[in-house]
Amino acid sequence: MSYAIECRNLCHSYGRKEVLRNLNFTVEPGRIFGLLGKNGVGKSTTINILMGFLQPTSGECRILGEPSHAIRPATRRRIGLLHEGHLQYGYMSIEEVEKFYSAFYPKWKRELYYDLMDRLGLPYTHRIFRMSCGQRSQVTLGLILAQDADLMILDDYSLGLDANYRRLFIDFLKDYVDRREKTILVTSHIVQDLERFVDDIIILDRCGVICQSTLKGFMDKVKCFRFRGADAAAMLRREGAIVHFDVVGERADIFTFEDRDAVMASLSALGLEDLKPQEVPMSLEDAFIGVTGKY
Ligand SMILES: Nc1ncnc2c1ncn2[C@@H]1O[C@H](COP(=O)(O)OP(=O)(O)OP(=O)(O)O)[C@@H](O)[C@H]1O
Repeated sequence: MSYAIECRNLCHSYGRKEVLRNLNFTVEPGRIFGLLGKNGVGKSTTINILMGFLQPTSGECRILGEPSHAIRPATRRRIGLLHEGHLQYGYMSIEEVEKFYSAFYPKWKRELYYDLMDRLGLPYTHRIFRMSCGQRSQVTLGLILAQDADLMILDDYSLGLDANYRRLFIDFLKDYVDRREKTILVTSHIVQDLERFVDDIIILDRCGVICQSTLKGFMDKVKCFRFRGADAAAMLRREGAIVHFDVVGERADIFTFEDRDAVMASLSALGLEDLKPQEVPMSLEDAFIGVTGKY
């Protein structure tokens, strides 16, 4: 199969600081792939390497079939990249920036841009530097959508956006992928939004991967078992089936990728065989925080 993105044995260190260790993942064409992880685990670093902006310490990445360090300009034009932050061209107006960008992209779809801009309720002559943070993000996302890229890489697209606009943009993205067979790699700190539209996820941890799966596979597999009792909670350890645990007062939550029997075996090994934890349902955000920990 030819993948939209391939990362093989990727390692990266900034000086002595190791950030990525043997990271492997692939993104199939036509899928929406969520790259998740707490602050500082290496999501932007991975994207910088994928785009060929940063040379990895070792390993190989390919994007739309080409090595990341040698992406041809014609291939770059097929990649719509949102890199943390806003446009550099704040002095331009809504219409000026559209004209400026359209010159670089042969498949430019101005109607997609103006469809989003019309919802801002601002005149097209309005200058970008006079906009709020969220409004500027909307302009940026409009410019990305209009590129009609085959692969969109959205690093933290939700910067400053309110819930309404985030929902609107997600609807646009879903439509974009469904109707045009596009591929998206997305990072976001608003994890509950990703639940609405990603197909596959990888959860990065410091120098490792906690989980790589379809979203459904992850949600089917990850479980939370809860019990009450401060003394028992004080005996918990991250061992065996216990991927993580969280104790608040008397309440303890155990997070696992295994079944109840495996959790009970791990609790027995800690001398807690008499506990009768109850499984509790979780959202993606609960599960994400559960397996990555609350700092
Ligand atoms: N140019 C750099 N020089 C040195 N260290 C860096 C550099 N860029 C990033 N780092 C460090 O590498 C780690 C990974 O950073 P990165 O920006 O990739 O994380 P991230 O997962 O995108 O974080 P966030 O969710 O906060 O955006 C962090 O600890 C960061 O401090």
